[in-house]
Amino acid sequence: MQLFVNDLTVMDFSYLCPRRGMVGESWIVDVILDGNLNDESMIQDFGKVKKNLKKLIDEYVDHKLLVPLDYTGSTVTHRSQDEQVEVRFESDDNKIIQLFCPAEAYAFVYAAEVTMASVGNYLREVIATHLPDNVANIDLKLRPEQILTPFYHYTHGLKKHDGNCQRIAHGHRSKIGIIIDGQDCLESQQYWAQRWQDIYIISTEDLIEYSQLQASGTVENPDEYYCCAYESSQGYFELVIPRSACEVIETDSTVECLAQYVYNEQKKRSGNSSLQVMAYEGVGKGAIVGD
Ligand SMILES: Nc1nc2c(c(=O)[nH]1)N=C([C@H](O)[C@H](O)COP(=O)(O)OP(=O)(O)OP(=O)(O)O)CN2
Repeated sequence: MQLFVNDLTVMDFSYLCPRRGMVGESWIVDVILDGNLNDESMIQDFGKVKKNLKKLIDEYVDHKLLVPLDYTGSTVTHRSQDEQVEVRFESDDNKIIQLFCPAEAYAFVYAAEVTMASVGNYLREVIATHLPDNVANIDLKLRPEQILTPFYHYTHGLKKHDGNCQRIAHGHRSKIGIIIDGQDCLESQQYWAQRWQDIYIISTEDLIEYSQLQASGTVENPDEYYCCAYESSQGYFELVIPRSACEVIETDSTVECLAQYVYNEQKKRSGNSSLQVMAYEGVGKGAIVGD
């Protein structure tokens, strides 16, 4: 017999891709449990399924950077004196992404690429060891939100957040609504989807000099990279990333600030028309700025 729970949770995370670099993602999780009935005549109480599985998914994937360990361009170095881990990633176009962060900021996937299948396998293996005896198997279906309008993928870190959003490389796949004079403006939505296709959003106050980096790795042309870092409650986070993959903004990158940023920039494009911006952060939530 099988038990299913659709829309169990949304995983918001980022991953390293040989072709796209750092990609922010939001995947919805559906699960199916295979098993026999327990003393309560249930495979497992829905309350427990939802609570336990969400906790494991949060612990192993949500708000982390997923690194494909079997990709030849991935190098991972664990610093012995503390929990800091250095990740160096060389993409197909020979650009480097380098991080130096607490171990809990990453998930290491034994695959050449991070895909729904490889992440599903990774999670299945983790969760399998936590299932009750009457449950023989679990199947996880990961899927993106069905979006019929333009969207972008962004990665960021919120150093002031006291939860896992402080991690410097977690992200989202997000719709963007631009309403001009009361009408959805497809051209403007496409413009933002293109501009922020696979973007890393940096706050100016997090920028540091190349010479200040604590990671041991180097890059050949430092002028082509942004370096950013901060200390927050989970520890020290540092990132080196190609400038071509970044947008630098003056504020934090909460979705409220991003909506305001898009509004201000869009105003320059759309002039005196009335404007409303609906910026999403992943699935089903976001901020609205308008006049
Ligand atoms: N008002 C705001 N609150 C939060 C913001 C924000 O921009 N404005 N941002 C974050 C984080 O960036 C985070 O990535 C949001 O992810 P979310 O999945 O909503 O966070 P949780 O894991 O706490 O929620 P779950 O439903 O448990 O996945 C946080 N807050």
